[in-house]
Amino acid sequence: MAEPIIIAKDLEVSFGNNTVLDGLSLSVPRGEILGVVGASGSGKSVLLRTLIGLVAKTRGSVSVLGVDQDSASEEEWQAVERRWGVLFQRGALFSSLTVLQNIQFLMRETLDISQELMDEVAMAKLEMVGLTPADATKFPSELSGGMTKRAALARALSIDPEIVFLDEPTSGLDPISAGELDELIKTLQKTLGLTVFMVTHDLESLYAICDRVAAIADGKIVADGPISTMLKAKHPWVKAYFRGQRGNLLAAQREQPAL
Ligand SMILES: Nc1ncnc2c1ncn2[C@@H]1O[C@H](COP(=O)(O)OP(=O)(O)OP(=O)(O)O)[C@@H](O)[C@H]1O
Repeated sequence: MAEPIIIAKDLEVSFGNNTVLDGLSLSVPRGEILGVVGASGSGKSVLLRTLIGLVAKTRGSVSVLGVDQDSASEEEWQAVERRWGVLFQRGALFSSLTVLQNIQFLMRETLDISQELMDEVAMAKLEMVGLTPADATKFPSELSGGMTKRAALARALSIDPEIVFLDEPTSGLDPISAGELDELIKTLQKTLGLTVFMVTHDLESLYAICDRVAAIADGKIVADGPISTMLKAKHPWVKAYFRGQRGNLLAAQREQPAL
């Protein structure tokens, strides 16, 4: 098994009296696509934000790419931050910048390269996510939902990360666009060797591209494994999610491919 590059141990995160994560432990090996599921408000986004240091934990430890959040110096943490990309659930793009400028935002901050080279690299990222050169000069308000997600993904990939953290990448997309985005994420994982930490509600995505799924309930991981493990899980929420009407339909489709 590949080395774990995201390790969370005994995490607790509280907001006042609201304890959202309560002794959560999880590790993600290099090259894996992990899908994180859970009921609305169960703490999926909080977990993502805690792993990347945007939310303070009240207990436990986080290590990413071998760097421990608590013992790392500011420089060490900044250096490790440059090795991941993030696609946030909301507010994915800066509205006053064009698509190309959005993609270049982090590059400008972290890479010491000429504008010409930056344009070239950003155009390559744009193409990688299936956008056209004509989209480069558009503003976020001129993009469809699917195009916005793709542009945000291009921005997350702008500085060649080893890990991408994706918060509901397919939410708000029609099933065809969602399927295309899933394929894109899978292709990027295969070709770039990316490790993908993906928060999702999308059962289709879990079936289509995730190597492993982790389910959060009661502040902890209550089931963890490939889809086959989730289908047998005993936890009531996990059972209802994977063995509800829609879950059963998908499970049946996968077991019996259409002729
Ligand atoms: N900055 C914050 N301050 C206070 N409470 C917060 C903050 N961020 C999140 N929470 C609370 O933490 C809980 C978990 O929120 P989170 O966004 O992680 O849920 P989620 O599982 O991602 O839900 P959804 O599927 O609806 O996006 C919620 O009760 C939310 O109100």
